[in-house]
Amino acid sequence: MISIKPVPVTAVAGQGASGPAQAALAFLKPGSLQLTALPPLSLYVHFPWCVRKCPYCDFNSHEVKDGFPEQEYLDALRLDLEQALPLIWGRKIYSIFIGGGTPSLLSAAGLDRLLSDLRTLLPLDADIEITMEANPGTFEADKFRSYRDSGINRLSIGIQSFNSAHLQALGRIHDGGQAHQAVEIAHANFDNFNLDLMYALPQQTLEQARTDIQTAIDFAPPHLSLYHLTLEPNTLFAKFPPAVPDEDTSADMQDMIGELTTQAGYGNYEVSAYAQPGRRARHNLNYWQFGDYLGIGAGAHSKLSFPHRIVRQMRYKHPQAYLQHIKAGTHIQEEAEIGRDALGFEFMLNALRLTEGFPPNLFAERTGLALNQIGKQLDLAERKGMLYRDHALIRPTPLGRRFLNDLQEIFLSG
Ligand SMILES: C[S@@+](CC[C@H](N)C(=O)[O-])C[C@H]1O[C@@H](n2cnc3c(N)ncnc32)[C@H](O)[C@@H]1O
Ligand SMILES: C[S@@+](CC[C@H](N)C(=O)[O-])C[C@H]1O[C@@H](n2cnc3c(N)ncnc32)[C@H](O)[C@@H]1O
Ligand code: SF4
Repeated sequence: MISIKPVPVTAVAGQGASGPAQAALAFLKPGSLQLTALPPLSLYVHFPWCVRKCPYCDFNSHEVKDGFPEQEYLDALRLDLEQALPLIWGRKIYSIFIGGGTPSLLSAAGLDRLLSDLRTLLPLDADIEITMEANPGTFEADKFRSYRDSGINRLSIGIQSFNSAHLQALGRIHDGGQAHQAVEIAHANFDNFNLDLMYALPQQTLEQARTDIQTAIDFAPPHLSLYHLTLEPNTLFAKFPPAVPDEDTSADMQDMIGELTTQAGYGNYEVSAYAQPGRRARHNLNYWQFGDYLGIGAGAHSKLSFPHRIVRQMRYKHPQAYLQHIKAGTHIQEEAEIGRDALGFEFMLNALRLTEGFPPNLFAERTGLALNQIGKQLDLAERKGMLYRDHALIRPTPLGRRFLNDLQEIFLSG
């Protein structure tokens, strides 16, 4: 935990009368909240290109087509970070996540440059976790080794499935053999890595899902993210829905996942996250515990706390728009303070995803509000049997976890 120290205003002002420096000064003015300490601060770096757009994916990713402007984008990221520095002055970076899109399309030299820019500009925590997402089919063993040598210490591989027919139905560029190979290379080079898999895939049977999950477990990855495939609006799958397993089958898949992961010693610490002891994802945990994050790159989101307010930002999503705006310093498309009414809900939306819940004092620490601000909703959730609460913790009950959306909705009416 970082306690609030007076921000060196002269240093901020010394940045010149640029937008971000002025914003930093404005954010420091008295406001309606009183935070006693600032939360851990993570950095997210977005890479917005993929070889091909997957038909189920609603993340900010764009087909590369004729390649992507690597140097221009790396220049933009550096400029973006330099301009954001006044907002995070004096704070150490607790974790870094390089996500996408497909950041493993970056050349080894490009990634090395990015990491050395980050190290030059930011004070990093001694135990920092630096994750990078990688897609099977976009890397070779050599590139992996150089990512590690550049400072990446956690790899998150988008396996999705080991079954070639399902991978094809998902529009992926890799097959089952490449999925196996990717995990083997990761295993040989990284002590810490995560596998992303999805289940309830088009035409998938319970047995096929079991084989996929068991295959993943057999590699003994320190961390697994197992996502139920969702048909997101604005995707090809929403327009032309594939035949996916019915609700009963996907509930059976969920139960099977619970059994296999428990037997193998994984803790299901968040809805979709499973970790071996001591291997929870620092970066994601910080999001769920309503920590701070600065997001740089196209479409990246930030949530930043100041002594009297909490602010969200979003950068322009389309890579071209982002690149055009960055030089003028107008790359932030949306910026807003989170109002007192929304804060309680936003905290609970994240924290209720955690199986073990949270200590009651974390609410006040992260939102600057008293817990009785959401007292009525806590009572209602408890009466409905969806929430457990004692002096040491607040957590969802098994019923609350099963109907998480309904539980979260209770806190919407603040
Ligand atoms: C934004 S992707 C980036 C990782 C990488 N590009 C990849 O796809 O391999 C992060 C993860 O989100 C999950 N994901 C994406 N779309 C999803 C959807 N519609 N339903 C469930 N999970 C999804 C996938 O498991 C994916 O690995
Ligand atoms: C769905 S999660 C998958 C994480 C992975 N399962 C793990 O444990 O490392 C990661 C994705 O969320 C999105 N994401 C995360 N943080 C973000 C931020 N601050 N701004 C924009 N997108 C973000 C990115 O698309 C990223 O690829
Ligand atoms: S590779 Fe990953 S980020 Fe890219 S379109 Fe597919 S799921 Fe989305």
